[in-house]
Amino acid sequence: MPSSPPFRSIATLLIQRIAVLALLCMALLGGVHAVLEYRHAQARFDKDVRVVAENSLRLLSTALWDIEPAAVQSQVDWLVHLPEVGHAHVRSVTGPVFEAGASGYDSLPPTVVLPIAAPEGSSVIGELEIWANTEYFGMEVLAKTLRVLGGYALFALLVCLVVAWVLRRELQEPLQQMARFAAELKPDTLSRPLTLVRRDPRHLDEIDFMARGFQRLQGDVRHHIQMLDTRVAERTQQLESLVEEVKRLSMIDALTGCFNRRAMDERLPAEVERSHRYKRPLSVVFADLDHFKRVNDELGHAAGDLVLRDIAQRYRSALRSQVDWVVRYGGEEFFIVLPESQEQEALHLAYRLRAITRSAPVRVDGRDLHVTASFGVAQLAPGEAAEQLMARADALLYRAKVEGRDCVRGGSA
Ligand SMILES: Nc1nc2c(ncn2[C@@H]2O[C@H](COP(=O)(O)OP(=O)(O)OP(=O)(O)O)[C@@H](O)[C@H]2O)c(=O)[nH]1
Repeated sequence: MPSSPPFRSIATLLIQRIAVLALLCMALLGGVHAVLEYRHAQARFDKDVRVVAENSLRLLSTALWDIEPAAVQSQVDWLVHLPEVGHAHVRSVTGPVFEAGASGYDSLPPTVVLPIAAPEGSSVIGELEIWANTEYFGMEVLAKTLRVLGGYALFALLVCLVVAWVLRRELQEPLQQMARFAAELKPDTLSRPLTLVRRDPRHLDEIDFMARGFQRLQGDVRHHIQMLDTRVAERTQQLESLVEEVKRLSMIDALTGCFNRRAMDERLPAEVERSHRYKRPLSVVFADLDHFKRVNDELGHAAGDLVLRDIAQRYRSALRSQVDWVVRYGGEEFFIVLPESQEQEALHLAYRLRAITRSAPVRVDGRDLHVTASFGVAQLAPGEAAEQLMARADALLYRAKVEGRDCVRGGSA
């Protein structure tokens, strides 16, 4: 069997995907925001530098006009002490140059260039150049950008946490409950109901519909199994009764309804055994219709069958029900077993059967047939086997035949 791929929770996957998506959105929005912020900061910074420069113009104008180099230099020094200013340069039209600040700005264009007018304002007496402090500006922009990105990151984290919490609560937990339930389901526990613990019972969602479908399926399967169980029980019962019937039929002679030889081979040894064990009497009667061949020869086989059925019915009616039993031993031979009977009682019965046989004719095709039978009667002797008992009864029957038929012969008769 191929090994199954590793387990991956749907909720975890969704959370991962949403986290990645949120991070991408955050990076994109944060980037756009950072660019806009940079531009805005640059514009504001330039404006601030310009304001600072303009504020210095009056003092510089006076100092240059009064030819006070120390005052000019002091103002230039003051300018570069401002964090926004990296380098400042004042050039007088008369030649002197005043500068302060970090080096390396010469190669860059100045941020602000302003003419210095004379105090009465009629002529230009110098020029002020200011370079913005790029390092300070960079730090400012970086701090702002980081603040913006941090805000977005925090927001993305919050969104992820909320989504994770909702997914875990609304998706993962119920799905896990259903998966656990399905994994533990066995044929004998199918009737155990699926109960989902949902946090918000006021609304239904797909999970509830899935659970309901599952419960319906469970009910259907349960019902189907019950139906199959009932059907199997019915069929088993039918089969058992059919087997019983087949067994019964296999022991019964189809023509007369008496037991057949097979039944006798099974039942007689048991009767003999019981009789010996409990020291109870047991007798048998061998009966044989006289000159039955003539019936067949003169009236046909069907008429013979009719006679056999009629006589068998008469014998069965004359016996104790549920105690005595009759076997059709051969063609026109009947073997009658009489439990709990002494030979005397068996002889008495044999005489009765003889009388019953001849008492009324059998009516065949409008003709009355007078039938007689001969009987051999024997009682089980101590320690005697079934075959010996039968042989003795058969011998007595033979005697009855030899001694004229239509008579009864017993052990002492
Ligand atoms: N109709 C019919 N006849 C059967 C059946 N089984 C055996 N028979 C006949 O029974 C007759 C038995 O004849 P025999 O054994 O000579 O005996 P019997 O004619 O009765 O003479 P005794 O017994 O000596 O009085 C035979 O004709 C068999 O064909 C059966 O099932 N149906």
